[in-house]
Amino acid sequence: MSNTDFVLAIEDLTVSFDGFKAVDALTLYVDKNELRVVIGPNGAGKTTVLDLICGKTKSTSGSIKFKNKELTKLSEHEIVRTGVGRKFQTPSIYENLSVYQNLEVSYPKGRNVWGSLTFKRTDAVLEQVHKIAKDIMLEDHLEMEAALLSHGQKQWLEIGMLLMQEPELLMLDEPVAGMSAKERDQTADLLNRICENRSVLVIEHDMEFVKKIAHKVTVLHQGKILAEGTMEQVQADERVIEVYLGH
Ligand SMILES: Nc1ncnc2c1ncn2[C@@H]1O[C@H](COP(=O)(O)OP(=O)(O)OP(=O)(O)O)[C@@H](O)[C@H]1O
Repeated sequence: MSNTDFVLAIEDLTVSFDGFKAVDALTLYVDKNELRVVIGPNGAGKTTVLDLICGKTKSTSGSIKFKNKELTKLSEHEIVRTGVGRKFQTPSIYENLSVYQNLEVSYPKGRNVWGSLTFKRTDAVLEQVHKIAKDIMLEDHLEMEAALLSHGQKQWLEIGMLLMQEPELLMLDEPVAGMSAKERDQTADLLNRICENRSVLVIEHDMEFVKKIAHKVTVLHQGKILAEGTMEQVQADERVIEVYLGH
């Protein structure tokens, strides 16, 4: 199969920080509509991989192709415009705005001449906000001030803000950290829904959650891939048990 069939094709990617290779000749392919989870011990390089994809960190060598477009030479903004969305661990919602307004301001600027803060409430925006609010289970909270949402709901709102841009690749760093068991289950359902029309890349430590969402799991260790496959395959892998799961 040709590598051009993948949404995301990372090849031979390396980043050195003062000679220390946090990511070391990494090759990883993600399919269309795939939900991939990256696991591994602390310091394995998981967050650094997301930083490299979204352009926050520049690679030392290697290639990251998204829909066959090379990302390593692009700025963070240009990468967002190609259709890559990234959620960081701490939510960056507007606490004093309503759920509705948070979603509304996230509607892509390029689609309206007035820019995101001053555009008229077009039907398209309204429709998109309601669709996303339903996806993130906040359709009954549209008028609520974001500050009043639970921790889990704030995380969903931020996912919703990213979805407003309709990214073809969505990256999430530990999305269920600090969530209740019920919220974790609801987040699993949410991610299973949203990967129906995009690819999703998740970093996660909670194995029960990983089991519920992962199509495939990549295990990173010291900047390299230790194992890759279904959850069952990596769970049964002796090396994975030794460096990660057995702890
Ligand atoms: N900008 C940087 N400068 C120097 N070293 C860095 C930088 N970013 C990351 N590192 C180092 O690279 C290694 C990988 O870090 P990274 O945060 O990617 O690991 P991780 O797998 O996400 O770990 P965790 O599960 O703890 O979040 C660590 O040893 C870290 O200290």
